Amino acid sequence: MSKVIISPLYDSEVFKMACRQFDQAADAISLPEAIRDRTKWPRRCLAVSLPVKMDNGTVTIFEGYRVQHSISTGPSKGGIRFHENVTIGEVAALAMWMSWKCSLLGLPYGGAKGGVIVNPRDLSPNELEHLSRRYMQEMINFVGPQLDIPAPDLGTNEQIMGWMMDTYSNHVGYIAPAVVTGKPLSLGGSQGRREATGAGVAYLVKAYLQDLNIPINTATVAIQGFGNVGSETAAALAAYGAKIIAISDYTGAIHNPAGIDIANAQEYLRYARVLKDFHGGEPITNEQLLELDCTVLIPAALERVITADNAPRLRCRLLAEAANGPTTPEADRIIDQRGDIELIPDVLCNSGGVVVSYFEWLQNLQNFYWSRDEVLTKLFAMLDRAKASVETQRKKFQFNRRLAALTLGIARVADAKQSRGLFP
Ligand SMILES: NC(=O)C1=CN([C@@H]2O[C@H](COP(=O)(O)OP(=O)(O)OC[C@H]3O[C@@H](n4cnc5c(N)ncnc54)[C@H](OP(=O)(O)O)[C@@H]3O)[C@@H](O)[C@H]2O)C=CC1
Ligand SMILES: O=C(O)CCC(=O)C(=O)O
Repeated sequence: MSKVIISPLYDSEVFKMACRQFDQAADAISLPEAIRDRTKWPRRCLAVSLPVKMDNGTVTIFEGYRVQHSISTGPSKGGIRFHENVTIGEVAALAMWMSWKCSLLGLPYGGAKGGVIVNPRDLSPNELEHLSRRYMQEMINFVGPQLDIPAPDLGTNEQIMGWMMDTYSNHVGYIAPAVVTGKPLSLGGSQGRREATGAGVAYLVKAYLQDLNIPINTATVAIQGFGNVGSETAAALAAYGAKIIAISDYTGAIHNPAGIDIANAQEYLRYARVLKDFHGGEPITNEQLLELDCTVLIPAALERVITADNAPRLRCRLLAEAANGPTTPEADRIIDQRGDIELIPDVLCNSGGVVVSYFEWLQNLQNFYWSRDEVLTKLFAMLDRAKASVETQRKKFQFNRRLAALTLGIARVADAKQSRGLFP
């Protein structure tokens, strides 16, 4: 039996949650002890200090991380988060989920994630650029097109990926677009990447509503988080004919049972930057949004928002996890016992982003670019395959949908590790 020494580094609720999910899945497929530990623990992590000269001439030191959870099946892949509550444990949990997600979708990647403790709203554009470039500078020896390929996540965007790609390219001496994905189109970004995560969430919601015999034009939808993922999900679902009755950002939520004009909300956000004071409906809290009577509830912001406390009061038919890790294991148990809510687990639900990142990487390596239609057609085909595999696994073993998705993802990573062998 292998001996595991758990680093206190990772000691956080969200990392414990990812470990509990892993343990349940590993038990369900009787994963042998020795391979279990190798599969579970992050391969390596890097913590860096990032000195940034602020506009007022002072220097602020930010703290950043990159955790590479698995590199057994290919270079590691995953976004970079800029948020004031980032911890290394959270980044490690997110990296672990990336491993299972890439594996479930059959992508030739391991999982990684990065983070910086910062509220990007507090920085000027100049300060944000310096921080982004400094982060990449510190990562130069640890990332690369065949090593680890970052992408956007919460608090980061195309522009930040552009700066990071430029910093890496200047270092190696030639343009290296495949080092990051989610870049601007002019720097080798892929058609469809900006909307990919939301488009994928909406596509899967439509498919699961169809399985439930609920016409999409009768569905009402509440979405927590109106950033890249939340707003693109809302726009795609509205285009399918669903009624979006609530949206939110960190300043609060807006509820309108008659339906919110999503294009209007997106336009409002472009100049106001926050939804507060948007006149598309009545203001409510983020907590109230989660308990609204709706067909589809979509958490698209942070982890651990659906808990043992509010799970008994959810009033949705479908819970689509656009965010990573929005549902705690205690809430999962309650939802299972209730039996009236279908759940699309995060590793499947939000996988559209990394799938199109994979397409972007392929296009960069080949220097041959695809149309938006080609990208979306290929994306939806991959989501169909992943959904079908999850449903087969669920029925075969009588698992809930999270367990089905996680066991598929974990088993493939463990199998690859076993096949590569264990060197002394
Ligand atoms: N970007 C991607 O391609 C992918 C992202 N994800 C996951 O999707 C989720 C959202 O990411 P993304 O859309 O990229 O991030 P963004 O930064 O673009 O948007 C995040 C949204 O969540 C809101 N938010 C932040 N804190 C809170 C809070 N406490 N309560 C309610 N809303 C809050 C933000 O509000 P405000 O703008 O006012 O701060 C913003 O509307 C994350 O869990 C991420 O890991 C998953 C797969 C891919
Ligand atoms: O696009 C990517 O590479 C990763 C996206 C991501 O961070 C995620 O799926 O959580």
